[in-house]
Amino acid sequence: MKADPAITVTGLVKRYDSRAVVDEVSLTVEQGEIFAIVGPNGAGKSTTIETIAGLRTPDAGTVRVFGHDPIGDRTAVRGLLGVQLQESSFQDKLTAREIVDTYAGLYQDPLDSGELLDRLGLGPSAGTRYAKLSGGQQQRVSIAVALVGRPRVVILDELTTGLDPQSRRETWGLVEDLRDDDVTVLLVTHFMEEAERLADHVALIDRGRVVASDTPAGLIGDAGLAQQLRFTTAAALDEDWILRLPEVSAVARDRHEFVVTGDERMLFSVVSLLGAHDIVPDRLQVDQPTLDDAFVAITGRLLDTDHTTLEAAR
Ligand SMILES: Nc1ncnc2c1ncn2[C@@H]1O[C@H](COP(=O)(O)OP(=O)(O)OP(=O)(O)O)[C@@H](O)[C@H]1O
Repeated sequence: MKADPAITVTGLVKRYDSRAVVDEVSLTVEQGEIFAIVGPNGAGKSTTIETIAGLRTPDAGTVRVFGHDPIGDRTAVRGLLGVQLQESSFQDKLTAREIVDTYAGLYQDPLDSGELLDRLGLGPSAGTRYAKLSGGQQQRVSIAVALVGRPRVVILDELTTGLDPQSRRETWGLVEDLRDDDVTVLLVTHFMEEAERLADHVALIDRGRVVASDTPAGLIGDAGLAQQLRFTTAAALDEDWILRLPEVSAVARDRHEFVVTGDERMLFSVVSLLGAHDIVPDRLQVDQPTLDDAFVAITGRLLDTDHTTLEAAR
């Protein structure tokens, strides 16, 4: 039997000055998955997760965290949910260890702060004041704070914004470790690469609404984007042979370089064709569409349908 979802959001509406910044959002985050919410600036991502965390009151709709209402059942939800909010800031003069200890004091059975800091690679910096930590270390302190209460679900908002590529990759490793420990992760990001790499499920939010929701592969597949295959060969090869393949929609040629566009079955048929003519291509490369491409395609389609602007998606 399938486990109950970790988080369900149904018809959530949040208004500011009568403007709905979250407009009938529904989401289901299954236990043990990494669920990413992506979308342009101002789309309503932070408002959605802050409402899930019980920090904002919905104007309509329901939010449940393991069946509990974050506002009506605050104590139960606090024990189940860890939250790292965008631009968390802590007292500059406190050390990493003191900050985590302070939050540990809020829980009945917290993790050992020293062990947690060690696990997050902060052992050597445990005695360093927050203000003296690097950006990546400060982010890890905020993760430690989110994890110290042994949450079953953790919300991470723009976790890797401002980190250098190496710290970002290390942080991705930490998020994957959480999933390996059966912690459900709801993350907000505007890095498509991050969502594609980490998430089991992605919801794309735009102007307060969920406009697409699926696995990264499902979103890319549904966007109907073509693949490209590039190769070079000095052999006698007529591009019409390739163009006749039903999987191929276009062939561009620049002397010895061929760029073939087609659907996902194109690679096999083109390579088979080359093999049948005893042609071994040089520098064969497949360009797969990415989640970023899918995002642009999906939001572009929305643009086509209602003629409104979507600056951040461009
Ligand atoms: N307390 C508030 N009062 C009035 N408007 C607000 C408030 N908080 C957020 N908003 C507005 O609601 C909209 C959604 O904001 P939100 O922070 O949820 O978006 P976001 O998708 O998280 O954006 P970003 O990626 O820039 O953080 C924005 O237009 C924002 O200006």
